[in-house]
Amino acid sequence: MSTPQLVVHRDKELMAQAAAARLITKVVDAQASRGYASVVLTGGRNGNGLLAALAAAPARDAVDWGRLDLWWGDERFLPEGDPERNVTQAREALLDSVPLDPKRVHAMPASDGPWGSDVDAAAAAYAEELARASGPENHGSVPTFDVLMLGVGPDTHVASLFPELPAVRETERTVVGVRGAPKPPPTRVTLTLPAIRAAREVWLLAAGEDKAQAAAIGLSGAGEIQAPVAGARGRARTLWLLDSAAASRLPRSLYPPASP
Ligand SMILES: O=C(O)[C@H](O)[C@@H](O)[C@H](O)[C@H](O)COP(=O)(O)O
Repeated sequence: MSTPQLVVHRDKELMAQAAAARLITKVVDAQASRGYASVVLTGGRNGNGLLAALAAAPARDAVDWGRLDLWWGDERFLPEGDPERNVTQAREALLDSVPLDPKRVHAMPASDGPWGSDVDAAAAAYAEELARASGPENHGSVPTFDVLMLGVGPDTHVASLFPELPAVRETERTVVGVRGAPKPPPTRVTLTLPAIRAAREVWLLAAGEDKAQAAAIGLSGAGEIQAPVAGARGRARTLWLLDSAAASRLPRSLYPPASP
């Protein structure tokens, strides 16, 4: 697993804009070399802030939107179209503004979909969708994601993997259902750490004072059960994208400022 690298930006707006520019370049390069790109989106304010910045980015349409596969790291298990669903918020922030191929947008199941309120069946169905999309080089479980983005919770959760709860302990399945999540809504579908660690690059988005303690814990060598963000590592790269407020409790030696 790759050692975390850090980039710290002046404030959350600049962090979102810089991360959006970074994502455009990553996707354009993947599409130039492989013909397509595969990205995992995250919910939350920082994740949606990045998507909104991407929608407004001058270079936005350097991306061939029709050859971009989109997946989610987690989803709130609510009815289709619920404003609290991550996919609903992603559509509002960006997806409805760009010409994606709908067959390549892989939203996680809703609670009024084919599996009804059975969150475990919904999670298993998404795991099968991932397996179908994976190639022989992926050992048949998940496709090779170019970038997997994760917002970081104040308690160090990523996706819907919360400290000490069963989902963060999962070592075999790639997608599981979550009940009793401390962050509402309580029922969710989430990738597990084995699925997250299949990504080439994992980007951790942390902006705001309320993330300073989580960043300090996550980068202090804490264990992944107590601090799930510590287990979110990419095969080739693990990149923390922070603003100064979220980096305020980190040892200064850990990072040079990217923007004064
Ligand atoms: O479904 C969710 O809520 C998210 O996927 C969750 O993991 C989020 O990314 C973090 O809680 C950070 O959220 P903020 O960026 O809003 O702090």
